[in-house]
Amino acid sequence: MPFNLQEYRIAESDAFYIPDFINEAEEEYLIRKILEAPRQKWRQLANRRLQLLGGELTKKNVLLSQEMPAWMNSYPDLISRLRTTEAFSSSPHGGPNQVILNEYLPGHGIMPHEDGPSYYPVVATISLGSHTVFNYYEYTSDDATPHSQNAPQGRAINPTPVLTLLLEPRSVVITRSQFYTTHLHGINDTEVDEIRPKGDLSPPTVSPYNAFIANWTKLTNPEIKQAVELGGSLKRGTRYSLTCRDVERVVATSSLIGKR
Ligand SMILES: O=C(O)CCC(=O)C(=O)O
Ligand SMILES: [Fe+2]
Repeated sequence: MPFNLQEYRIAESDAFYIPDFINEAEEEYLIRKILEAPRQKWRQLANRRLQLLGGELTKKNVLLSQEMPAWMNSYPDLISRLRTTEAFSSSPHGGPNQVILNEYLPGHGIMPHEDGPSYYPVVATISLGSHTVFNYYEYTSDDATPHSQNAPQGRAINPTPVLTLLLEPRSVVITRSQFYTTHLHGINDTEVDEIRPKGDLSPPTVSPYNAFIANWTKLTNPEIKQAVELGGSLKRGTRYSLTCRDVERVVATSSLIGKR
């Protein structure tokens, strides 16, 4: 049966949530492979560490392409699986060619940001190991020009998220088009997510963590579903995210050898 991305759409947005995109055995295998990478592959940032898979971007937004690890494109071949969702059907290469792998320990997050102009406006993020709560934000000013800068320097952000999603382990979330280009995204640096019951639509008063989960009908994990439907606390574990993107301009690293 052909894949129907529309079934996974969240409200009227260009955000899509697909639970159980990979199975538990695959998840375990992927985490093992991720942790087998030599220490030099990791870049340590203040609040997380990351690996660049598929190559690095130059200052001019060109991908210096490098081979993906086998676990991305042979088994379990997440690249082909993402292609079947058709989320990338109008992107330059029809599928992702660069993946940023992030590792978050409980209490780690990522500040609201835009991913910048190097990428075609679609991103698919696979979560492994733990859930997280993912927020989308808007600029407060009217002059929100898409892709104006990577870091929202000097521009005011409305601190109340416009959309909050609960990302279960083994799920993928896809955002694209205008939704991707005009919103910022971020994760709070908390160890425990306090979830409001789904019936409670009043504006968050306790803290920005205490958000309404927009994808609650699509959740499959019993413990997470219960916390979201009745309200409750969810303790975070170590989470790996594979953020898969299509970089428009690519040069093969091998073609540069001998030209230096
Ligand atoms: O870990 C995530 O889910 C988001 C990561 C992210 O936004 C990024 O790598 O640009
Ligand atoms: Fe991002």
